[in-house]
Amino acid sequence: MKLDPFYPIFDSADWLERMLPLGVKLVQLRIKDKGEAEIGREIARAKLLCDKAGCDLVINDYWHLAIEEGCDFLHLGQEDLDTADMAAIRSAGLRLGVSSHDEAELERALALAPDYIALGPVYPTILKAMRWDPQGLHRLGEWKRRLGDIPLVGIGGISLERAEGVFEAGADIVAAVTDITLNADPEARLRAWVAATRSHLG
Ligand SMILES: Cc1ncc(COP(=O)(O)OP(=O)(O)O)c(N)n1
Ligand SMILES: Cc1nc(C(=O)O)sc1CCOP(=O)(O)O
Ligand SMILES: [Mg+2]
Repeated sequence: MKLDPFYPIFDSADWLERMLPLGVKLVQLRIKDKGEAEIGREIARAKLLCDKAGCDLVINDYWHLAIEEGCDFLHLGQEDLDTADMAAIRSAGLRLGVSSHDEAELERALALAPDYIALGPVYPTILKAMRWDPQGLHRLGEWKRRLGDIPLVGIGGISLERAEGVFEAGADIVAAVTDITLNADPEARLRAWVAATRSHLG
């Protein structure tokens, strides 16, 4: 089924509880600073919330917990791929999104025939230190030509004001973190994102 064009990323089930009622239909749970037992509980709660809201939930990094909790969508970066058990992931029926930042990573992602491929950072990001310079909008066009029917996710430094340009450059889906979570009024910002991205539902 077609993925929603707006893809916010949050680091707790509490954020999902606040944001899902506002119209989020695709969301990633990306937790970096907790132990596995706690992350398992967060995933279980996020799954309940997403099932209730009819929202696709993507679990970042923790493929074994995603399998244990009966989730159906996973995001893996290139380093995650080094240690992930792809056979277990496939046999659990998990859908897969993969990060890419350069040509070699794109080739590796394409070989997995994933459900989307992300390109980043499109713009400078303050969320985490990255060893890649910003890709720029032109790179999204290159990637889209290479991906064909595989949805392309743009990520990194994308604000609401930049989102339309990211779609125009070739992204099918736009991901955002700090533009929402660091906004003085995250609910209002998220509502504005939902409204602004409806025209890309397709
Ligand atoms: C949609 C999306 N794109 C890229 C990433 C980054 O994944 P990764 O490179 O594994 O880095 P971490 O997010 O794990 O720090 C993502 N999470 N989501
Ligand atoms: C988690 C992540 N991955 C990226 C990549 O390029 O792979 S950029 C990024 C951070 C996205 O956060 P923000 O929208 O606040 O810039
Ligand atoms: Mg990762």
